[in-house]
Amino acid sequence: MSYITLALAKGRTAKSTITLLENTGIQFKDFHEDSRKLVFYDSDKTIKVVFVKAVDVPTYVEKGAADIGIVGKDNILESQADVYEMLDLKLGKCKFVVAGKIGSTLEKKQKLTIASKYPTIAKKFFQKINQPIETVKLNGSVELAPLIGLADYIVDIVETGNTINENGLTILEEIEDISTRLIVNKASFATKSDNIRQFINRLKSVLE
Ligand SMILES: Nc1ncnc2c1ncn2[C@@H]1O[C@H](COP(=O)(O)OP(=O)(O)OP(=O)(O)O)[C@@H](O)[C@H]1O
Ligand SMILES: O=P(O)(O)OC[C@H]1O[C@H](OP(=O)(O)OP(=O)(O)O)[C@H](O)[C@@H]1O
Repeated sequence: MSYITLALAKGRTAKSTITLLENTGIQFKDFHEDSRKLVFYDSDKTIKVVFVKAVDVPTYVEKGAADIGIVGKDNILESQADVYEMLDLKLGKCKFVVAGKIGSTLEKKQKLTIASKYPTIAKKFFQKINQPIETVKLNGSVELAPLIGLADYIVDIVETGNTINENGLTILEEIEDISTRLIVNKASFATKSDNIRQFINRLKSVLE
């Protein structure tokens, strides 16, 4: 029997995604939260799951190494991958914002320096408001950048607001809402249409 390969983002949304899949009746007896196994199948062998870093999920799907992927909208937008986005799983909800030091405003100048894990998103946002920027790509602790003079502002994710609050920053502009999405490889959507549609419909039925 043929299976579909699902690239699943490791990290904070992995457990809730597996739970959501199990709610559709798919069983993952081989999945354990503390396991280091990167490949496993559901009990019916209809889905092969490959666990990859969230930022890599769009690449796996675009290149066809996986037929489908489950990953945050942040990584889909940043990668600009040529894939179909089919479903909002309503997990991992947060938003993209521009933040700066408390008391500051989003001031325009000849060139702003923006620190972010998401330089493409940052460039697109500032292009829209006609503000030239230089980006500093960071891989974490982005909130530090304005505090130590590495950047004027940051573009980052906010959920509870705790990280920006505890670091003396404030939201200056909201860019976009983020949540976990299901993406599909364009060729697979044609060649494995029945399996993929069936999988999507199962997910839809538990999301309603
Ligand atoms: N604070 C947050 N609250 C809710 N969802 C978040 C938050 N931060 C990130 N997310 C969402 O969860 C996804 C996975 O986040 P996670 O922190 O595990 O990945 P990551 O930033 O790639 O981690 P790392 O680089 O540390 O491995 C993100 O791509 C985003 O969609
Ligand atoms: O609004 P909050 O609920 O505080 O969440 C926002 C924080 O979560 C993410 O960071 P993450 O935990 O992935 O840490 P890192 O980017 O520093 O690795 C994001 O980059 C923010 O720093």
